[in-house]
Amino acid sequence: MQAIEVRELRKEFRVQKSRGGLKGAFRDLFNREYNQITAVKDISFDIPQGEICGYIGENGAGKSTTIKMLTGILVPTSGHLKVNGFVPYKEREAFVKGIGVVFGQRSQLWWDIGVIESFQLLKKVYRVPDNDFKERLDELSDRLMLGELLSRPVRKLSLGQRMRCELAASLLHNPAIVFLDEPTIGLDIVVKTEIREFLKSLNQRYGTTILLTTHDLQDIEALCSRVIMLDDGRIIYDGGLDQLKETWGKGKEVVLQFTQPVTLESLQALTSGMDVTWKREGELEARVFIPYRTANVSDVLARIVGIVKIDDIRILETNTDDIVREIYKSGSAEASPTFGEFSASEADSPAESDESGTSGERDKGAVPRV
Ligand SMILES: Nc1ncnc2c1ncn2[C@@H]1O[C@H](COP(=O)(O)OP(=O)(O)OP(=O)(O)O)[C@@H](O)[C@H]1O
Repeated sequence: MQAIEVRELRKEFRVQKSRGGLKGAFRDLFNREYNQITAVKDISFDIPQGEICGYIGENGAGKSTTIKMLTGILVPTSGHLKVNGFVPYKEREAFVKGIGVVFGQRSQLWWDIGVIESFQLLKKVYRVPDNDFKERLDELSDRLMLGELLSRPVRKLSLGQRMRCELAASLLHNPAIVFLDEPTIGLDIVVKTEIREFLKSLNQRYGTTILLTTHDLQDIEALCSRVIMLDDGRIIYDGGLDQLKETWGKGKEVVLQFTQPVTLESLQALTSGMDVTWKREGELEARVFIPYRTANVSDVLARIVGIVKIDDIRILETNTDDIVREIYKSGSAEASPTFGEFSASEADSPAESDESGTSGERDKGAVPRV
């Protein structure tokens, strides 16, 4: 069974138009006009049990709307979805026992009471047996270092401390699937790292499925084997992080430090026939740009090592931020991307106009599931 199954999922919102000025406001009272916003446009994907999947996209791409449908908060306009075997908005009570949710920007804890009291309330909501609760709480307190935070009211916690408590709260009932919407937002690097380590071990120990939305690409690098990328309500990429880098990244750069001066010509001669570009960085240093797909680092090094004496090597990879920027650019542009698996015909499928009148969007069939 898939942990999450989504087919042709769509969500439209009707938003009242407001005409400016007093006269406009008066007219609005009697003759309301509405705009339709399609936040999620017929998306489909499956997430198998035990996967950590990153769900990313620019502001307004439709990530939170998807998570809200997957957690039963919003009812889809059309399409099908199953999470943990349930239709989330129909079978609420049974459904929520199997999922955990953290919205980084909103708290599920009661502001004025001690953290432990919030946990006790959640125990009742989820009907967690006493023994299970104690065991779980001990484990979570230990791994998230909650200790004396448990007795403090939530309003007295720092953001990082609160987030550790939020995570514990979402896991007290041992859910099989966890939805995390920006769990590291606003946190410092130390707390971010702690939270990433915790999520990784949670997934490894219990096989917990995690769907994670984030703007922090380090979260994705640290945790996710797969990335689903949204642009304007449509999926523009669904595949592995490595393939994402390979398909959209430009390549790798290797910085070489030599023990004695080497000429650019000799380096070029050593790698002749390879589609690589050399640049001198000083007498004893040079860098070589190796595009993905045309050559790989070990082949290039094999030609050099042994002939030229090397003191140090550094390999620089295309930053994921740059890759994502590239994809967004092509995802919203009319021009077809000509990268990797994306064939021109797929990427240039006829634009489907939506209700909000936007045109020129990529057809949903053009998702490169690498
Ligand atoms: N309740 C609502 N009523 C009307 N429009 C909405 C509603 N919720 C979301 N939208 C619109 O739907 C689109 C998608 O919003 P959504 O919050 O899902 O994006 P997001 O990818 O989560 O963005 P962010 O990264 O900023 O959180 C946006 O245009 C937003 O304005």
